[in-house]
Amino acid sequence: MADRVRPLIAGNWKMNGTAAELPELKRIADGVDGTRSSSPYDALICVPATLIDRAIKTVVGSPLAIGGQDCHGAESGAHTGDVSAAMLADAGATHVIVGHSERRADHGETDIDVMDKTLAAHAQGLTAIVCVGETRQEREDGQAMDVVDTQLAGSLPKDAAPGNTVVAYEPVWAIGTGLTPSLLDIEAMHDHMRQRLRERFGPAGARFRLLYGGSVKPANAGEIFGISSVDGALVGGASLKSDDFLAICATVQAR
Ligand SMILES: O=C[C@H](O)COP(=O)(O)O
Repeated sequence: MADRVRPLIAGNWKMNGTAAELPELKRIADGVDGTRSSSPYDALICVPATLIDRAIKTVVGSPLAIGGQDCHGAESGAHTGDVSAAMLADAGATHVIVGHSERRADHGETDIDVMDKTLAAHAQGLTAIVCVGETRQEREDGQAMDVVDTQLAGSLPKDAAPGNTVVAYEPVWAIGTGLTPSLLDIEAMHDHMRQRLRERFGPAGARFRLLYGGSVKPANAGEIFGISSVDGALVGGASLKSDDFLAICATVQAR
């Protein structure tokens, strides 16, 4: 335990959440353990951009951090409908997810785009949660590690460091499906990513938080967090329900 990286349990509400869900967020904030300095893990919920300001006010005084789900790579300009990292920071966010597979698929985002977004996040003092992961076909073709290598190399900028960047491994086929890789497959991928980070960033590579995401639930969180190279989770559906999210957090405490 002592040499493990401090865990981060991050929720991603995706395109869900209006003012009606703020009481649920409050329940999460009230249930997250301790203070930032005494809790054995960090907790974060990434809400829709429209909710960030109200979410910050809702969780004030709790150790729960609030993040965004995407940012543009540019600082400002003619990008209708987009949100800049500066806007997220101004609203009070401390983190932002970049390169989620739903963004890569729905908006054609490339590794270069993800790197630009990561740099934009860093420039505003935000921690970027950079998502990588293979499709089912790529896994069946034995390409999973090569795909993740390419995404990591192409999405992480030179200035990435454990203090400003988190990596989330999310196999696309495990997201929202109830399917998960075997524990051995998760461990193999996380060990592989750790090795790649060490090769590129030296000793600092050992300290990046590596999250697993894809159908994490209270029922499987304990065994996933039992893998020594898993430093937390990026939780989608189960982060919408305070009972489920808090039950997942509780399994980290118990590990
Ligand atoms: O960002 C979260 C992931 O896409 C996982 O979503 P999920 O827990 O609903 O499978």
